[in-house]
Amino acid sequence: MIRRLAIIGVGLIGGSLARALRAAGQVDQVVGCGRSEQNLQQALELGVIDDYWRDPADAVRDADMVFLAVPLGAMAGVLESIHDALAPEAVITDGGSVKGSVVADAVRVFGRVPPRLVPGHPIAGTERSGVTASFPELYRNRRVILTPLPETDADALERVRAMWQATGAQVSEMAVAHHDQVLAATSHLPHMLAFGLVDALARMQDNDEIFRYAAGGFRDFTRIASSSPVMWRDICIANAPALSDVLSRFSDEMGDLADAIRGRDGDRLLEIFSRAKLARDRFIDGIDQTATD
Ligand SMILES: NC(=O)C1=CN([C@@H]2O[C@H](COP(=O)(O)OP(=O)(O)OC[C@H]3O[C@@H](n4cnc5c(N)ncnc54)[C@H](O)[C@@H]3O)[C@@H](O)[C@H]2O)C=CC1
Ligand SMILES: O=C(O)C(=O)Cc1ccc(O)cc1
Repeated sequence: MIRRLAIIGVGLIGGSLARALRAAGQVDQVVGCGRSEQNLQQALELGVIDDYWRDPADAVRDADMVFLAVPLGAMAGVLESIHDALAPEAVITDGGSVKGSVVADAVRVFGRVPPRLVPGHPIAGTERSGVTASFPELYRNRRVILTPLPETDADALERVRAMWQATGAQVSEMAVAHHDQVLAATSHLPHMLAFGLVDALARMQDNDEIFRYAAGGFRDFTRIASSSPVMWRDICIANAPALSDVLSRFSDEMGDLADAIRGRDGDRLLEIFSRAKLARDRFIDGIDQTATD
């Protein structure tokens, strides 16, 4: 049970956590903090938060759980603001899409790994932003990865695990660097492909006509290109080494495909598409299995 939850950044991720914990009866009081007064007012009106502050230091005072849900580029500034205002027993966790940068920011601000910081990442979201996009079921049956460090306090880790379990999420643990490599491949790279594809088409002449004749597959594939540009700029910068690595492997794959197409190499194309279909069918079966477990 959380007595006072401070959410810094009451958008899709922070707002959905507050709604889920309220629905589960696991939190007494939720206070918010953010840069947009209009978004905070909406959060208040929607009943997502009970009160808000404009200064993160005021929001975290007397909180026993602090959740950071701002774009990655804003994490360091928020950590600096809250450093002197945190209660000694307060647990800090976050929902940032990259973990190495959050840990590095915290070490810079606190001078060491803060024992009551539990870095985390819900592998759940949508292309929409702001508190109006948040909903209480976002995390149900979805994965949340926690990346505790050797210095992480066991009690803080258990409290954060229990918080996410109360939202219906399946919690697992990973090392920080491994998390950033895996997510570069499974989440950050697909977003680059969607942004890159839509941008390439948008820059072609007669792009109105191209978009007019796009079919359902184009809509499915490019949904995530409607995601927040600021959030994705920050993810790319925070995970630059791992993301550059998978991007360059992906361009080699595109090069192979282009060679096979130019050479009318049907066998090679069948080999690539069949391997991909098998891998995707297995992935979908795995998701369906998880949903029925
Ligand atoms: N959108 C998604 O699907 C997912 C996002 N994430 C991560 O969660 C975090 C939040 O993302 P969303 O909730 O989608 O974004 P959002 O744009 O919906 O919400 C972010 C909120 O942070 C506030 N904010 C920005 N800078 C601030 C600052 N300096 N101080 C205080 N508040 C500030 C904004 O006003 C906004 O209300 C990001 O770090 C992102 O990488 C993680 C999983 C999924
Ligand atoms: O909208 C989608 O399908 C996403 O993939 C959302 C998402 C965005 C960023 C993350 O770190 C995790 C999930």
